[in-house]
Amino acid sequence: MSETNTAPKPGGESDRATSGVEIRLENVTKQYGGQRHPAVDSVTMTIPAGETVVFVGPSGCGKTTTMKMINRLIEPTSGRITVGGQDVLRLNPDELRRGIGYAIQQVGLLPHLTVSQNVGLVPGLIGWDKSRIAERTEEMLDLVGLDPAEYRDRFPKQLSGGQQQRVGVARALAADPPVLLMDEPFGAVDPITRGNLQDELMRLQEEMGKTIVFVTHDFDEAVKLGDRIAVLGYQSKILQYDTPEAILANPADETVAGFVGAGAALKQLTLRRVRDIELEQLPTATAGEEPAAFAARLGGRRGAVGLVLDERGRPLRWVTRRDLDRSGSLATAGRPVEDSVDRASTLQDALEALLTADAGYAVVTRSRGQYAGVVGLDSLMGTIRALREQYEDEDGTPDGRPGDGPGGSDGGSGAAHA
Ligand SMILES: Nc1ncnc2c1ncn2[C@@H]1O[C@H](COP(=O)(O)OP(=O)(O)OP(=O)(O)O)[C@@H](O)[C@H]1O
Repeated sequence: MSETNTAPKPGGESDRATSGVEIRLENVTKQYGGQRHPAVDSVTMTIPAGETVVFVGPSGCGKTTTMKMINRLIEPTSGRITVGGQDVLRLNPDELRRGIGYAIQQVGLLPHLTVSQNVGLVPGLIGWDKSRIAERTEEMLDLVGLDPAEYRDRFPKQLSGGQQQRVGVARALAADPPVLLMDEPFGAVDPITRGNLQDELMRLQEEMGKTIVFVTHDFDEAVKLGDRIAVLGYQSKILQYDTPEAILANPADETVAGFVGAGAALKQLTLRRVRDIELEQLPTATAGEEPAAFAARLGGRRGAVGLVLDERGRPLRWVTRRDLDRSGSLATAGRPVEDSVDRASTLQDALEALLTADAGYAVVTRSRGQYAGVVGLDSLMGTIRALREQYEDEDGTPDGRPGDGPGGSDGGSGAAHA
């Protein structure tokens, strides 16, 4: 960032989005007046530039307080916070906040302003001219999937909850800040809308590379969105701060394991794509071939499975040796292939296809639907095993991350990037 002591610079002149900057918290404490214990007790962590870091933890543990100290909506009692190398306590709080996007569950749209006026609020405050604001507002509405022509002149109460949250995200991004703080921004919508909003945020972030601090109760949301997850305990003590893969493979202690919840192994499968693993090959034949010829290729091994493809190489049917012995034509032998995945699918999608197929494999296809190979149960299990081993050293503690081991964190040592 710049060397002068001004707020994180929003809205550069170029068309390229302003990319994220590092945030550091050093021994940050918040003691609310009249409380016996600090709400946040000496937290030290580094949030790397351009990453999405998700704070998860039980209600009341201090997530929101920790986040709001970054843009000084809450003043720290002690400690130091820097954003892009600048000490936030030395900046004018209003200016600081204009340089940091902020989206919250309650959305906080101003009811008497239209959608476009809400989105253009911060750009207006920092002195953009009217035409630039209008252009930016349209661009942001487009970006979050709201047709500007239809929505720009509506008032917040004329929008659904999910649409309001989209406007909230558009507003947070409008001045192109390097940092976004998001406090349960998708908390108040149904699961499907929530999933869509999450997908969109991920897509946006891939383009923007902002530094995003995201607070949620929902561990699955954290796994989906986070480059890193900070699992926080009472007084924002850092119980574990690592990638979703590492936390799923190796929760630092019982509390984290409780938070990860059931099905950690399955959740890991959402983090890996079919293209990350080596495909297996099954014997194949085209529908016009003789069953007996294919039977010979399939061999006599019990349970051997083959695939019948159409003339363009697309998978048609699963067949076993028994199917072939009983059938006069490959076009009707065995069972139809009902589900397939491609290389971009998650391994969880592959598992689902595998279970639907009942053949012990999921078919993987290329872009035009041609057969590329299969994923078998053994390779899925092997992937989970490998992930586990990757994050474990010989003592069973997380690999190479001092202070993250079971019981090893004292709240000040959980920073993955010191
Ligand atoms: N203004 C305040 N005055 C006094 N205590 C407060 C204040 N705001 C929060 N607290 C207390 O500080 C602690 C941390 O609150 P905080 O809102 O940061 O937790 P949280 O993890 O974000 O919770 P939730 O997930 O329920 O939103 C809680 O015990 C809360 O009661």
